Amino acid sequence: GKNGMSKIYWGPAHWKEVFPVANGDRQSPIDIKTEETKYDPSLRPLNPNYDPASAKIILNNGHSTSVEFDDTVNKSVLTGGPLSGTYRLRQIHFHWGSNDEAGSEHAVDGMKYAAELHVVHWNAEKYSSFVEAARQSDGLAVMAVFLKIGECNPQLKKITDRLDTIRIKGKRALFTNFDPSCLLPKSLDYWTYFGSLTVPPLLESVIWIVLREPISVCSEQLAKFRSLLSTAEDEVACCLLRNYRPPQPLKGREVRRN
Ligand SMILES: NS(=O)(=O)c1c(F)cccc1F
Ligand SMILES: [Zn+2]
Repeated sequence: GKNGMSKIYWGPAHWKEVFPVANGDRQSPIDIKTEETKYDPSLRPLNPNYDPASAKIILNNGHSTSVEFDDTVNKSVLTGGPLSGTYRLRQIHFHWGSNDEAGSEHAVDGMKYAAELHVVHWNAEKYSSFVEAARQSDGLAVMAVFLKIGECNPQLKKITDRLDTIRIKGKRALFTNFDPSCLLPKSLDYWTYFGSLTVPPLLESVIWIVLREPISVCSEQLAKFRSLLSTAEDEVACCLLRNYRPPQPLKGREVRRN
């Protein structure tokens, strides 16, 4: 509130007050108008190459749940697609809503999916750390995968079955021997555009690669994400019911497809 007494969650509508780039020219997510996307023959096939041994921990950071990977060497990388060079896998995380009708960050012709997986990589060929890369226009590459309500997803079960051990903000648990390729759809066809982080500080450093084919998730699995807490041990418990940013203005950007 105005008196600043209550620690209330400042939603996406307020982020511009602290991070003016929220009104920038390459903000994410966006609503992808499929009729306006442009086929680009120079786009190559995506080539994810992940080592399951790179997976380290699963974490509740209060805003989402993430699986963090060892990014000190080029063991798990993404090449190809729109990318020039090698992008190193850093973490994966999810966005979801308070009900199954919305939850994805990107939309397709105005339609939102139930949730969205982000596979975050940084340009280890040109920059020496994720933090440095996150400040560069070609620093990050995030692969987005839509989660569509349907059959329970046996691969996603490896993650949702662990969420009850990291319910409280800040909790982490060992999580290894996991190759995030198991969460990718059959087809790696994609749309790509230049955008930003979808969470503060909203840095305009992301080459977005949005896969066109969704993977499935069932309501029971989504409910487990919503049972995560956005609050720490010593706070009044508050569920992480939704954590998606709404679509942002395209501002003349082109969305290409392979
Ligand atoms: N949502 S997002 O993919 O832009 C994103 C990142 F790229 C990096 C860290 C957190 C995060 F949320
Ligand atoms: Zn994200």
